[in-house]
Parts: sequence; C-alpha cells; structure tokens
Amino acid sequence: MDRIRIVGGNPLNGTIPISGAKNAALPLMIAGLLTEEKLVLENVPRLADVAQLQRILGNHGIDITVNGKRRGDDAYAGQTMEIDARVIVDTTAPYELVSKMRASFWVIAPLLARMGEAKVSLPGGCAIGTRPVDFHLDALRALGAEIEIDGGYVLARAPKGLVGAQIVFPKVSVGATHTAIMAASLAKGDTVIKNAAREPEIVDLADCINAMGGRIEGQGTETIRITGVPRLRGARHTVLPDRIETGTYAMAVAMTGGEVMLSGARGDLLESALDTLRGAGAEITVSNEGLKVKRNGAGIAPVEVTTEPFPGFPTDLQAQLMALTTRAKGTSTITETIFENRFMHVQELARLGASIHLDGQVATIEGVERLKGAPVMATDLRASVSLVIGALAAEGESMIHRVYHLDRGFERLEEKLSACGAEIERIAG
Ligand SMILES: CC(=O)N[C@H]1[C@@H](OP(=O)(O)OP(=O)(O)OC[C@H]2O[C@@H](n3ccc(=O)[nH]c3=O)[C@H](O)[C@@H]2O)O[C@H](CO)[C@@H](O)[C@@H]1O
Ligand SMILES: C=C(OP(=O)(O)O)C(=O)O
Repeated sequence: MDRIRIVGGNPLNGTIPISGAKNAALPLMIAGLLTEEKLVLENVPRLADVAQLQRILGNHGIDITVNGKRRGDDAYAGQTMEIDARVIVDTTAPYELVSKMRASFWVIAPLLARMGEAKVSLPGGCAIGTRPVDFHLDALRALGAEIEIDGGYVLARAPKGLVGAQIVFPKVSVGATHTAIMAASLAKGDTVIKNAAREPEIVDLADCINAMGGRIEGQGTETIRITGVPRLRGARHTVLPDRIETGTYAMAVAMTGGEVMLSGARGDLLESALDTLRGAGAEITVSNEGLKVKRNGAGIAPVEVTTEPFPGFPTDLQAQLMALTTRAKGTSTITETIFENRFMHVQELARLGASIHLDGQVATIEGVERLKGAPVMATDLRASVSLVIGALAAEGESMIHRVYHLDRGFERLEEKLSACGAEIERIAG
C-alpha cells in the first residue's frame, strides 16, 4: 500500500490548477445511462472513483472512451470522456463493484427509468455514518416503482414506466436528489421535488440533462420541477471545478502561510467556506483566473463553524478546517450535523500534537503553538487530506498510511503541492 511522506514547515507559493469535481463527474457519468446517444463530458478528473465508475458502467455494457493523452496535451487538463449507452446489456450492479463507492448506487435511477428494472447492491463509500438509502427508495416508490430488498440488493421494477409525482424529502440529501432528478427526467408527466439539495453538483447534473433535452427547472433552489420526456439525446457538457479540492488547498495555504493561485476555481461555489477562511485570517481574492489565497505574517484566528447543506459550510471540508484550527491562536468549535461519525481524523490529528475534545457532534479545538511530525493513518477521503494539511505545518517528518483513500478524490495531490514548495513524496508499495 502506498504511503505519503511529508516534511513540514515550508510555506506554499505558486499555482495549483483545480480539477473537475469528483462529486459532479460521478452523477454526470451515470446520467450517460439515460440516453442511447453519446454523452461527452469534458474536464473529468483522473481519480480512482472515476475509474471505478467506468468499471461499473462497463459492466452494464456501456462503451466509454477516454481521450488518450497526446504529445503537447496539457497534462493538467481534465479528461474528455465519451459515454455511449446505446445498448444496456445488464441491469445488475454487483456488490463487488458498488460496495467500493457510494455514488455507484445512483445507477439505479437511470436503469429503472430506461429499462424498467434494476438490481443494485446496497452501496459503500466513506465510512462516516450509517448512510441509509431510504430517501432514494421512497422517491423511486413515489414515482411508481416496486422495491424489494433481498440478499443485500435493491430490486426495483417499473414495467410500465415511471410516473411523475410529488417527492418531499424529510432531510436534504444530495444523492437522493440526484436519483430523483434522473428518474423523473424519463417519467411520464410532472414531478415536483421539495426540500431538494441545492449543491452546485445538483445544478451541474440538471443543466447537463437539460442539454440532453430534459425539462428541469429550479435546480439550485429547494423546489425542483421536472417534466418527464420520452427520450433524452446526446450532449456535450463540462464538469464544474471541484469546490472541495479548492477549499482544501485554500486551507492548506492558510495553514502553512504563503500565496497560491487556485487556477480555474470558482469562488461562488464555496462562499461560506471562504468567509470562514477570511475569519481565520486568510486573504482571498476572487478573479476570472481563479482564487488567490494568501496568509503572510498574521496568525490563524479561531473559528466557530457548523456544517450544513449548501450554501452552508460543507461537511466535506470539516476535517480540513479542523486541521487548520489545530494551530489557531485560541479555541475553535466545529459542529458536524450531516454525518454522525465524521470525526475519525480527530485521533490521527492528535498524533501530530493537536488538542481536540469531542463531545457528541461538537469538537472543541485548542490551538497549539506547534505540531510535530508522526506516523498517521488515513481513514476516509477528507480525513486523509486533513492529515496532509496537518503534516505540511508540522515540524519534521510525517508518514501518512492508507493513502488509497486520498486517490479516490484528489488528483495528483503530491505533484500539485510539491510544485508550490511542499516537501512531499509518495512511497510506493
Ligand atoms: C458522491 C457524493 O456526492 N457524495 C457526497 C454526498 O453524499 P450522499 O449523497 O451520500 O449524502 P447525503 O446528502 O445523501 O446525506 C445527507 C444525510 O442524509 C442521510 N440520508 C441520506 C440518504 C438517505 O436515503 N437517507 C438518509 O438518512 C445521510 O445518512 C446523511 O446523514 O453528499 C454528502 C453531503 O454533502 C457529501 O459529504 C458527499 O461527499
Ligand atoms: C464522502 C465523500 O464521498 P462518498 O460520498 O463517495 O463516500 C466525499 O466526497 O467526501
């Protein structure tokens, strides 16, 4: 298993190109199942989760072509992916493939809508809570599907097709909103989704489906209205920049000090996180080129943050913010409201010398003067990168184990950080 070695203490200076968003690319790839024509996605990041979803779609008989890198191609440009779901040969998504990644469960919606049936294993993904799929299944039932759970699989049937309906989610769910949008796009008649997730990745999916001939309105608000169409056609769509990768590197710069341009980043996708970072003492300038993040001289100020659905502070940046506050001048509090078990990084940050007290969903962080390098273990995707942020500011060497978690969601992390002056290397094996 690969490890990452970091010798902390260097400020970050330079440019980091921001990749396409994992959490947009995955549902967009799945949306390729909605049409017999070609869906072309630009700016797809090179990530383990993307490769895993390629395998899952391949198992359904979908042809996927990824542009090979040609001489002269910009190594930092995202991939162009052509998804051709003309023939779906198999409507089963097996445990061996789906258990590795949460988003793979979402294939249930297009398979059911287009083929009238789907058999999909209950999903895996980051171990950050129980993560049930009841909202997904209730939404599909509302659209007329018959659902059974047997042997760890969800069996969904709608032999006469899905029919538009009103779906009211009891709690905001990104994934359930994705599945409801995809299923309703090919249902007969109108669907109204209430208490829908407003995340930018939802807007990206809905915009892409509209480019495919779908009729979706209200994406980005809590009420989404969809008029189903009998067929969707091919389209070309560019994946939006990754707001979580953006926020992560912004926090890394706030932690180490220095000045970095996050090129291609969009400030409007993470305003709440940027406000928090400004409160912590980072200077952030938004321009057409991206976001410039700077912290020179001034220390890190403590913060008080609660995670919330978009547009609130994202749970996917909670661990990284916690790493930053370990060196704040004072006491910070971070409350996690989305996932009940998303504090696995606390004990690992403690190995670097952080002082964090956990009480239920509230973490109280007493800033310390110095962190010190140590061996630590990555436990999930965002927890892993919080350890990278801690290690970048710690004195001496840290070794991060189990970095396969990082590879699910961060493209060329070592390369991007070392180009800005970090002492970081991957040790294979
Ligand atoms: C691939 C992807 O895009 N993953 C993101 C997605 O995950 P994901 O879509 O799994 O997260 P949800 O928004 O669905 O989860 C929000 C909350 O709702 C609960 N819930 C969800 C569905 C359901 O059927 N029943 C239920 O109780 C969950 O356990 C959680 O407590 O949104 C999360 C919240 O922003 C992010 O942290 C993940 O990075
Ligand atoms: C939790 C995440 O991913 P997943 O939903 O795939 O587990 C994430 O992207 O932070």
